[in-house]
Amino acid sequence: MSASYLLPQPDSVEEEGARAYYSEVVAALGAPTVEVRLATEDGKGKGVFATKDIPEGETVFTEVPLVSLQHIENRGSALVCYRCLRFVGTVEQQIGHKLHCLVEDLKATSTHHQADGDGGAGGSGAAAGAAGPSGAAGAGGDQEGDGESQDGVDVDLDLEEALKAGERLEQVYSHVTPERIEALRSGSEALPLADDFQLPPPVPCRRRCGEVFCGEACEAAAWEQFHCLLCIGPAPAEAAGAAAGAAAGAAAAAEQQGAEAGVQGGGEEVEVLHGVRVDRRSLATFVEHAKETNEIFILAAQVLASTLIRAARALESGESAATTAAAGSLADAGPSTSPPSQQPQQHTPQACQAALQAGWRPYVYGWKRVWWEAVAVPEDVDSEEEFREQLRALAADSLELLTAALHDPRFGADLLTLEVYGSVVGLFELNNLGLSVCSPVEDFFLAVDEQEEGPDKAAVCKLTGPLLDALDAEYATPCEATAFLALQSCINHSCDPNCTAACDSGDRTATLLAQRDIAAGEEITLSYIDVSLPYKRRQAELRDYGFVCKCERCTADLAAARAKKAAGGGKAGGGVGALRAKIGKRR
Ligand SMILES: C[S@@+](CC[C@H](N)C(=O)[O-])C[C@H]1O[C@@H](n2cnc3c(N)ncnc32)[C@H](O)[C@@H]1O
Repeated sequence: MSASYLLPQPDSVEEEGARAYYSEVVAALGAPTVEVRLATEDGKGKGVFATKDIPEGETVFTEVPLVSLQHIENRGSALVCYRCLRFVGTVEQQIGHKLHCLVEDLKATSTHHQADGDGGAGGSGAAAGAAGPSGAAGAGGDQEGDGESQDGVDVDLDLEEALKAGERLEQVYSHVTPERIEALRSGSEALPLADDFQLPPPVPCRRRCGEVFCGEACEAAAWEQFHCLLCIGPAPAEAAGAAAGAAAGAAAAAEQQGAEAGVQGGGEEVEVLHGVRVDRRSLATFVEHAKETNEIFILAAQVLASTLIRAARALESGESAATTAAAGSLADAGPSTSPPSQQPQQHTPQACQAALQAGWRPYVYGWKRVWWEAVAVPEDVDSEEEFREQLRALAADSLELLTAALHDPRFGADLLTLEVYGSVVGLFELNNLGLSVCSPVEDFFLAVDEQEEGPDKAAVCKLTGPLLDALDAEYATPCEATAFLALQSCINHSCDPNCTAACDSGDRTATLLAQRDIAAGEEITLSYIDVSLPYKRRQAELRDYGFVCKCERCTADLAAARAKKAAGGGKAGGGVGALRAKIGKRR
């Protein structure tokens, strides 16, 4: 059972604290055009309201996410900063990366079936088992090669998919050789016009875990915020060796007290950072599991890791929840200026609780329910109870792997619980914004196309044309990510919204734009779904957010549908909506 102070029920949210928190968030964003009201008149919970007239086309506010994650399946399409989603490298490297991942993916899909087929009974999952484009573990829910397919339908589908992948692979190779792909990736082939699209060079994580950043500053900020506790790269050997002796005692003390200690050597990759005992090998297992089941577990781990770090800092500095800075500034805190204490210190349970409350503050007021209760049940599921129990068990497995990787004797018992973990995943389910950042590769090919017709353009196209043919639609795939934002997450849905969200390609900020004149006092609304859908499809998609929409448009549509039914017409829609709010395009 988790501590109730971390998960107050919406109706028991301490008003003064929530009000103060959102005032700070609004002030930190420099967004005096809006305010957060803790309860809307029509029972939707919190909402964001205009405090002055906002003309159509104006920016309502711009916000940096508290956490964000590029979708794993998108990683082969866009090489971006792990923290801020900025494209990195060069246009040539981006093209080489796309082609390399595309080819690897196609190879895996086309050969997977053969491997399964060799097994005889016919396993399923040529597609499901394909490695992610980044070479990450497959995202398959199917048990490949288990011979469960009785009727041969799966086998036929897999075979079809494998054949298609084989054909597409041939098509790619008819336009570009493996050597050219490697030359683009390594930067040894330069393309004309590409210099017009300057990107920051990629900076690898200090532990070479595979993640890249757009600069030292972003690398350091991510490390300070959460990555030091979640990086799967091993500690440097010299650090491990030097600290091995001292750490045996220090880590044991930190076990008790949670002080910063150092690295514990002896084969196991165990370190104590910010008083948290981190087992890198177990972390790798946690990450693999998340990639195979639900990538959102990785985002949830970022929330918990950043909370532990903020709580540790609050404990060190003696801060209480009441004196901690606003969420935005906390989330974006740069590298700490004061070195962490090496000395284990005694802290009372009350001090630990106050520190944890301070660390958890950016998430305490978010609209949440545990994941397995929050999600809508897919229509093809027979037993709702079993379905929800499966999700709960999956979250429990994931948390078990995470707690094997992160051990914190001060805060763990309250924070690293299934209820908190499930609530963080549920928070994302109910609130996250889908971010879409345009690719410089698309801009590059558009610039090539826009050149004046003539011999110069023909010469450029001779080089770039085969790449475009090989990439096909992939050339325009943007960076796709999911993000949680403190203020945006308070905005309610309307099927006729007055705002849209857009994502800037230069950084990871999301900007809210008025799409019509908004009067002072009016509620700010966004659409969580595709509003071009008919009434029943919209409602079906909104089931994922756990409510029935009663906006003016829905009320009118419902009345019209009832009238039609009374007159003898009408047909049901269906389908479960993806977890996605408004997708923005670059301004
Ligand atoms: C992203 S949150 C919006 C902020 C939320 N009202 C709060 O109190 O934090 C999404 C949740 O708000 C509520 N909500 C949003 N739009 C709604 C609408 N049009 N009708 C009813 N409830 C809505 C639903 O409970 C939904 O799961």
